[in-house]
Amino acid sequence: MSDADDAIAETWQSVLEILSVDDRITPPLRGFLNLIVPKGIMGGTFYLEVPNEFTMGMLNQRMRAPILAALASIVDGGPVGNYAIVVNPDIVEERYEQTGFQHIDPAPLESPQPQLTPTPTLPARENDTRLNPKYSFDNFVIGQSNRFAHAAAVAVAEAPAKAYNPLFVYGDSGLGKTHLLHAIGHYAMNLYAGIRVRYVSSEEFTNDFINSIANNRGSFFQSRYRDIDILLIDDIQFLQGKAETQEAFFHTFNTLHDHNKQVVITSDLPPKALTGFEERMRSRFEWGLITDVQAPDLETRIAILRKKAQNEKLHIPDEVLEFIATKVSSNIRELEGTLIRVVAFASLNRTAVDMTLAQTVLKDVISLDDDNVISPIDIINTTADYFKLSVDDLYGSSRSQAVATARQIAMYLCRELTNLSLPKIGQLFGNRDHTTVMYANRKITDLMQEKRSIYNQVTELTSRIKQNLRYGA
Ligand SMILES: Nc1ncnc2c1ncn2[C@@H]1O[C@H](COP(=O)(O)OP(=O)(O)OP(=O)(O)O)[C@@H](O)[C@H]1O
Repeated sequence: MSDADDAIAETWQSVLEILSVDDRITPPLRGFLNLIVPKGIMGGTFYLEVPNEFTMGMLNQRMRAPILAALASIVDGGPVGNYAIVVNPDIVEERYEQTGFQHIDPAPLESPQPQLTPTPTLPARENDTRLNPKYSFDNFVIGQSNRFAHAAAVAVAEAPAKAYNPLFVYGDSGLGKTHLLHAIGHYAMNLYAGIRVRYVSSEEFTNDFINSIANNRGSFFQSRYRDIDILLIDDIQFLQGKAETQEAFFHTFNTLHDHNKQVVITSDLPPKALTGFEERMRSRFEWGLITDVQAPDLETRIAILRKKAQNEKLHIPDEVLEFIATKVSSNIRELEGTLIRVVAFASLNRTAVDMTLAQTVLKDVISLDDDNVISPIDIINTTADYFKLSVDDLYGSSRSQAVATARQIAMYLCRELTNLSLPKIGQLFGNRDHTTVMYANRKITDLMQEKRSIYNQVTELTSRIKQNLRYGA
């Protein structure tokens, strides 16, 4: 390092010291300061580099005044009037020299990510993370509704535990929270060889905890959740009211945080609105950055459908995508489900997808306004009635083919038409595991494309449920 470099680093250090006692910089913002690399001072301007645009935005929008004030008070030879920020993704590497991770050349977000398909040398590791290859940043469409959450997720993946910790993402069901969690995992693994990532639903976390007590395997539980670099935990609201599991999570969180490991949490509500959580837990959720995902606007919905069609190699005219996007507005899962229905109908009839076909399929899709929220009880009652079964049959454990299929259809519709998470739906159907709901979802999606009878049943039921709601049946 030259003398000039030393002087720049020293000056920046003094700026940081001043900022460290500036109340305007809240703890969540503080993390961004660690991401800055000072590069030089020229003509009264301090040149700084940051690894991504998100950090640049945060510095300019939220910390500009304090940084300028600190610079003005510190630099010899007259105040430095300004600072300039340049985005340089390569500095991720510089900042990670001291960490245990080995940095891999960052793959551009738009390019295929090599580790999404496990290579022969890495199968165990990829399996262990529980990441779904379909949920990558590549496949995530950015719009007004999720821009901030996406940028925060990218920043966390690029600099785990450096920017803000935890990252807390909340929002209604089906708006991309799980997708973002997985994408963080994939991208971080793509950037840092050897990084240990674990995705877990809160329900799995609970089960692992209970099993560890039942089987006296506390050390297994600890190493599973503490010997990692990034913990991605989905649907934290599911820990509501579970005092002992919360306690286990509290210790897991503290250990990871103390050791500079990243935690990312999703929830259906912001920390303040989460009931059934101890205050110390909620306040920890607020230590880092809190961001929400909202329902996408029309353009984003069209872009999501286009991306989905591209990925699945489906040839669907733009006007059809636009038509679907206009009809289904509040839940991306339902949006995708509607696209699948249109494609299934075309394939059952061996015909191409066009506007006439889409109109036929969607004629019964009634768009509901915000006040009309479908409850799982509406779905279960209507489904039982439709199949001439009792509600207890759907909740119960009968494995007869007819009852099992009806139950799977009811689960599928709960997933598609309500805001409930997989664990909540499982709980509702006689305390079943969330993987049973996932299986039901996949099974019905597939069956709809193979069997006209199932397709018709799902379609008729959907419109019946919506009609009942609308006309108060
Ligand atoms: N911005 C997006 N671009 C592309 N696909 C998206 C986007 N947002 C959501 N999706 C897709 O919508 C579906 C539902 O998203 P996801 O499961 O992530 O929702 P969620 O918010 O986690 O819901 P829940 O709270 O019910 O678990 C997924 O198939 C996901 O890939």
